[in-house]
Amino acid sequence: MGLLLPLLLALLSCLIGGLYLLGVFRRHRPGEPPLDKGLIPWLGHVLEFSRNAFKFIEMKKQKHGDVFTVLLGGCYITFLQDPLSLGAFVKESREKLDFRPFAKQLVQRVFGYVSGEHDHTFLRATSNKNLQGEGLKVLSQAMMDNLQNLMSREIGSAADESSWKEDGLFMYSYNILFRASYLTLYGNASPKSEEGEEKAKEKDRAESEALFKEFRKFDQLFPKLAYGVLSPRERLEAKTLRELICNTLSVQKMKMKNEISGWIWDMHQYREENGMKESMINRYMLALLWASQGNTGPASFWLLLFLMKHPEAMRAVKEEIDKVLKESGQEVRRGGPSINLTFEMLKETPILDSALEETLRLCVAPVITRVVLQDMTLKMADGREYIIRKGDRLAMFPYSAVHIDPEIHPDPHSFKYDRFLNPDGSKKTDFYKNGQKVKFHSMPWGSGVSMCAGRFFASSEIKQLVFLVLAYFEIELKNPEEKIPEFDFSRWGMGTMHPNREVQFRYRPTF
Ligand code: HEM
Repeated sequence: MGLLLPLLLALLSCLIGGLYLLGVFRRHRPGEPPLDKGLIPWLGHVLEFSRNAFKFIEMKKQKHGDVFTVLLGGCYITFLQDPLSLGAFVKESREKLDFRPFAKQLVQRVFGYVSGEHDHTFLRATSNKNLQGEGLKVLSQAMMDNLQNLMSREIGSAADESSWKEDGLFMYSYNILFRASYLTLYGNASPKSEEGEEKAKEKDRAESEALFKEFRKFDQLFPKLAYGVLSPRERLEAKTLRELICNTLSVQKMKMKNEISGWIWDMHQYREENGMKESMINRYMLALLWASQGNTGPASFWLLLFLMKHPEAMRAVKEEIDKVLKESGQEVRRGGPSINLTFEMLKETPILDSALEETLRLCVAPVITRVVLQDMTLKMADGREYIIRKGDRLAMFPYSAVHIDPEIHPDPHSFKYDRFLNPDGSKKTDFYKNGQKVKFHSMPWGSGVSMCAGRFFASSEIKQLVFLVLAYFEIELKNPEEKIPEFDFSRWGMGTMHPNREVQFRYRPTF
């Protein structure tokens, strides 16, 4: 008896502790947003959410209004879906809302990388230095060279016969952009001698192709990996792929490369100098590969597809490209030099810029998340206030809150290439709801402290690819009646959406 009581008490406290962790005791308190825990302890709604986050959020919004708290895999997440109140999220101080603990957990779960204390500060600093301004100029030139290398054969062979070539548009766009951008950031094979230059280029083509194949398999597992809902078989597959890709990106191999970008080099040096193990640095290299390559290729697919589906948009963009080419004194002709698309020329394309922004509005759908570091009051634009608990998360899903709000963007599901242009041709930034200006009218890059660090480079590379494709080739859908495919719904919340099927297109030289 003497031992039994303490044992029973210990068991009881374990049970209560367990139930507490499962969220069984959490109750809605006055002043808090509506609470929706779902029926499964701890997991809450995570399975439903990971199947189709957009549908889930829309349903909960209809039921609870534009602010509500749900339980997702052990986390209480409050969604803020009022487009006029997003400033309260974006501008809140880091003492209250922090992105870093969430990012730390995500990169550990997906890439096995354990973050250091100053990782995020360093990432922002090196990204500002290397992915903007002068750094971006250097990257753009390298990107141009790599794109020309990957496209050169096609341009060459297509020029021989002016017949149509056929391909899947998603794989075509994703493949070329991934490979050119990977080579630009992670470096090229180094030529051993003068005549080795062609060999090095060939090595770049082959190595980037092999990496793309592995990356695509990893990329397909990514949503389940991020939500932590992989089956044991998939978990094993993800681990194998991770090791394979890390091996290709390894520090050892990188040191044998030429022209590694400052972005990757600085990130690597910083960790090496801080005594991080090589295997851990390799995992970070994979995280950077995903951040830099997971969204851009799919976005270029959608842009090319929308242009093919909207002849008036295609005409306007092509006219702009022809004008920019002509003003630079270049023309595309059989046997002539390849196009030298400079950084300055890319600044002269407001129509292409608007078409790209419209594409991102329609097809990029991240969930932006912060960890709540202290109890706080969420102040809405219309005066409502909500108490948010320390330890919870605050999130927003701009795609449904803003991108497809018909008041902010009339006819929101249609592609309008000039939606982001004023009548005088300048960039349009004024959008309204209920007569009030909407500051965050499109958020494909996220916002605030965690806003995409590579957004200028991303826009520039997509524009480079589209510019070159349209300058060199005439392109059209194999089936002119082809419908725009639906999204792969498992990717809501991840960034650029993927189509749920491939779209065939054909191309032939314009010269
Ligand atoms: C169309 C292409 C791209 C899209 C739509 C996109 C979108 C995003 C989004 C939504 C975030 C998260 C923002 C948040 O949680 O608040 C993000 C973060 C990030 N992106 Fe991009 N991205 C793209 C391309 C790129 C490229 C090309 C690079 C690098 C070369 C890059 C580097 C990063 C990095 C490093 C972060 C983490 C920022 C941080 O932790 O502070 N992205 N991106």
